Amino acid sequence: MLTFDGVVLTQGTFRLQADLTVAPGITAVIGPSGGGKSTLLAAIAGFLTPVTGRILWQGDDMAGRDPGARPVVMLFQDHNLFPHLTVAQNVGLALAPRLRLSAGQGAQVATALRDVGLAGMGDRKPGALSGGQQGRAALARVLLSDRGIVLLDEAFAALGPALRSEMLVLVRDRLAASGRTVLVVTHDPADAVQFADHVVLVADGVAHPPQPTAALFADPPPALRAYLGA
Ligand SMILES: Nc1ncnc2c1ncn2[C@@H]1O[C@H](COP(=O)(O)OP(=O)(O)OP(=O)(O)O)[C@@H](O)[C@H]1O
Repeated sequence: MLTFDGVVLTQGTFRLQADLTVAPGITAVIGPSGGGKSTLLAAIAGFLTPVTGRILWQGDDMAGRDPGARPVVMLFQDHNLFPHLTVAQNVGLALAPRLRLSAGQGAQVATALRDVGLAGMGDRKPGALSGGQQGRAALARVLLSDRGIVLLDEAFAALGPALRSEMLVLVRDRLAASGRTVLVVTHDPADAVQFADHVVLVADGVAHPPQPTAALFADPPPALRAYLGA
């Protein structure tokens, strides 16, 4: 379980409060632009230190742990790949940070690339892939990582609807199904309805506790109604 215990986060004059627990599975993070969704993820990843409160993973306070030492893997919309490494090397970083892959690990990389629709493209540099293909290569790396918390901050926004759905199916079947805690920032409520077990609404300075998706959208509270324009 991932728990925010009386957490207050600030960025300049912006202030966000969070008192909530996220269960394994897919949790969508939705809310208005500038509402604090990325701020919430940055705190989990360790890029932002809470002003007060604690962020706990499996009961342990993560305070003081550098981003690289946290059980977290994060995908942004851009800048997920090292440009000087091949696509296969980028994906292989999940298994061997020094890039000395065994034959078995090389095969795992090839399988992950095939799973995201990039079979045979492992020898290319990221610059020779489209934006959507780069996003898929980054997802292949996440599929091979063993970190318990996966943060996707509009990671698939560059993809068209069909490809985005395909990637979210992979996230659901390969990451959530194996018990990982996946937080997905999305601007599309349809993504939340289709893929998320729970939804965290971030609005008006508060990250609200996760609610089951179907129940939340069936009877939206005022802040969600305002966000949806309903
Ligand atoms: N480095 C910073 N210094 C000052 N204020 C910041 C900084 N980074 C973010 N903010 C402010 O914090 C607030 C929350 O930003 P955040 O990026 O978390 O929102 P968001 O919900 O992810 O937005 P979007 O959907 O537009 O990506 C915004 O008002 C933003 O202007």
